[in-house]
Amino acid sequence: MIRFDQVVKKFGDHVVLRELSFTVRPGEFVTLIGPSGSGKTTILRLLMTLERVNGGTIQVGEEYLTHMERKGKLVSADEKHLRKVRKRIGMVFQQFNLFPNMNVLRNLTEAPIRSLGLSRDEAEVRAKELLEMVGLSDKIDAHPMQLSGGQQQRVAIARALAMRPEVLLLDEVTSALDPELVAGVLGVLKEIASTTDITFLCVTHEMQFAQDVSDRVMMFDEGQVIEDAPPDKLFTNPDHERTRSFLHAVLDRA
Ligand SMILES: Nc1ncnc2c1ncn2[C@@H]1O[C@H](COP(=O)(O)OP(=O)(O)OP(=O)(O)O)[C@@H](O)[C@H]1O
Repeated sequence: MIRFDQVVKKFGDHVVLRELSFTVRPGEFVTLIGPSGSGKTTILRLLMTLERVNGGTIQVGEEYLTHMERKGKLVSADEKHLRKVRKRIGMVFQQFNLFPNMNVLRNLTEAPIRSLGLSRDEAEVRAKELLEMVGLSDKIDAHPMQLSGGQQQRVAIARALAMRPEVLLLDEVTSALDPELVAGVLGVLKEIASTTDITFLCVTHEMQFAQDVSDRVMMFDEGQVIEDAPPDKLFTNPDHERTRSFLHAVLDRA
């Protein structure tokens, strides 16, 4: 569903991704772990087309995100092509980024009406189903400011799902939350991962969550995936010393 092939990303002289290659299969939940500043968010930003590659290709499903076919040749993607592929991908951020001046219902219906062309009635039916799924049916008329961080993040998850993404990117979705609110958000994500066929690519420092929900965990360092294994293997018996020392450091901090 997602394929990075020899992707290079630089900021000035700083090479963040060094010919990075990996794949995520349809319906898989894959978690990226690795040291701060190693480029995990950059991978998600490339998929969101917030950044452009300096080399290599990215595919989402059967389509290239970075390129498009013209007269049998691959050429750089134009804005229209990027927008089309980008619609298949949703993202939930650390900061919930809800529209502050809209109530919860409108936060969920605005984009489906504008971008997917749904009628208001259709969008509202879908929004209500999603609010039930994230346990917030009673907050439909609330404004974001009236909700806890955990509730806002659950609205943000429902809002991403309202766009019917095939791929959902999660970037440190619990980092801005008080500890007692983390479990509720992670529980909702676990439920969605197990009941939908959405493909997930997740960046998190919540190792227990990564272990519970992931099909695979990729340890990322210095622009490369250095280890890629099911969570039981990676967390208990990693092959690489670098993975081992990273996990020790993270678990000592917890
Ligand atoms: N727009 C930018 N301009 C210049 N440098 C950038 C830009 N975005 C990211 N970087 C640099 O790229 C590197 C990778 O950043 P990135 O945010 O992807 O790391 P990360 O692994 O997600 O880190 P963290 O776990 O702390 O969020 C960092 O050194 C960062 O300073």
